[in-house]
Amino acid sequence: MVSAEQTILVTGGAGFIGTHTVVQLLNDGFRVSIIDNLDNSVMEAVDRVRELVGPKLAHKLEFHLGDLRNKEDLEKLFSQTRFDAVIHFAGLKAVGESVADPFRYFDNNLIGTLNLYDVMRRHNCKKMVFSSSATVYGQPDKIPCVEDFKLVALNPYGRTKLFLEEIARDIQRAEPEWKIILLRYFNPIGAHESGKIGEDPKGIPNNLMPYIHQVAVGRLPALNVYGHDYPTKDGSAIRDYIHVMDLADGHIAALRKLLTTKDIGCVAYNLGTGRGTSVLEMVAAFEKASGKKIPIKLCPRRPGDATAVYASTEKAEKELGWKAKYGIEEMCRDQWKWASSNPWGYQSKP
Ligand SMILES: NC(=O)c1ccc[n+]([C@@H]2O[C@H](COP(=O)([O-])OP(=O)(O)OC[C@H]3O[C@@H](n4cnc5c(N)ncnc54)[C@H](O)[C@@H]3O)[C@@H](O)[C@H]2O)c1
Ligand SMILES: O=c1ccn([C@@H]2O[C@H](COP(=O)(O)OP(=O)(O)O[C@H]3O[C@H](CO)[C@H](O)[C@H](O)[C@H]3O)[C@@H](O)[C@H]2O)c(=O)[nH]1
Repeated sequence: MVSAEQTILVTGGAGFIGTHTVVQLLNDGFRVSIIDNLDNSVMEAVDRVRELVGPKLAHKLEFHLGDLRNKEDLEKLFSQTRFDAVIHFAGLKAVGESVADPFRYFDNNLIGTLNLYDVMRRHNCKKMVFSSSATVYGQPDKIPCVEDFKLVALNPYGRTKLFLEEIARDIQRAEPEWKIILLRYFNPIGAHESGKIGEDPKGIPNNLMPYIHQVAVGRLPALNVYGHDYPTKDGSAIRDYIHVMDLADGHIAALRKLLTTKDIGCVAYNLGTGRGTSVLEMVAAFEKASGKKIPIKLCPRRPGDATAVYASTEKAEKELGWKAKYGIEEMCRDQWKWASSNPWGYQSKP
């Protein structure tokens, strides 16, 4: 049974995907506690979530400043509140940074998650939704990517996701009462339609959409298009972009499955749209949505990038009853709403 009084712990809930998911959880009647160390986020994002859902629902949200690497932070939280399930977003996610400093990635993503499992089992909370990534498919031989493809890691960040998937399977095998859903996100972009919350990366963005966003508002001069000689229709690489609100709803669908279905074990689902869009198509769609010209520079391929990656969405549709609603047009519209009303993200212009 899913009841309005169920309480969900959201680790990393102040971040990009976390804030959007917390809004949907509160709108759905759940109580939510966030734990976040604000390493890649700001308190203002949580304040905006409160503002968005209104004072009545905002009462059902608690924020705890804490770090998953400190078991005491988790222990304190679990001894105060009985959680029905955990949605685990907290983690570092920059591929390049993980290559330069793998220790930081293993320490944060692996140790943080092991601590979380340990405290959860000691408090008998054994339901978890975990943020995995399409990065576990590496450079797939075939597309669309199907959940039972062989998994590989191409960099230390990807290795943390792959290890954490394997760890989840081992934990569930050893203690079958665990229910764990691994969600493999494709490329989340866009923002809440209000334009009040969105992605706000620190430093120069690594990912395509935040980079385009910063060019559009004049923070960066031009977009480097990495690769124009791929064997695709326009020579640029293809990805499966998914609206962050669709992704948030995918978490609610996974959570409902955890809370209502027996013996689900440890199971992975792709969260994507099943449609591929090239970098140049994305630039054109953003220009149309924003009315801004995005100057581009054609550059060599980025090392490690795959030609084309997109999801098979069949399993999530069938077993979670979830399907992405939005297309590229809405993703760019909402990204632009966020960009144009918050050109410097949550901060004012430095
Ligand atoms: N955004 C993407 O493109 C993408 C794609 C696939 C998977 N993911 C995964 O989804 C999750 C959420 O991604 P996001 O885009 O919202 O990232 P984000 O950086 O915006 O959010 C992650 C949040 O976790 C917090 N955090 C990190 N380490 C922590 C720790 N040790 N203790 C407490 N809090 C900690 C950060 O401060 C941040 O608020 C991550 O695990 C990421 O690897 C993201
Ligand atoms: O400034 C940029 C940034 C990106 N790109 C291109 O845009 C496409 C998408 O790149 P992103 O960096 O936005 O996304 P990736 O697909 O490379 O990877 C992201 O999504 C993956 C899931 O599919 C993993 O989660 C990974 O960790 C995460 O960074 C790629 O062809 C890339 O070369 C550019 O041309 N210019």
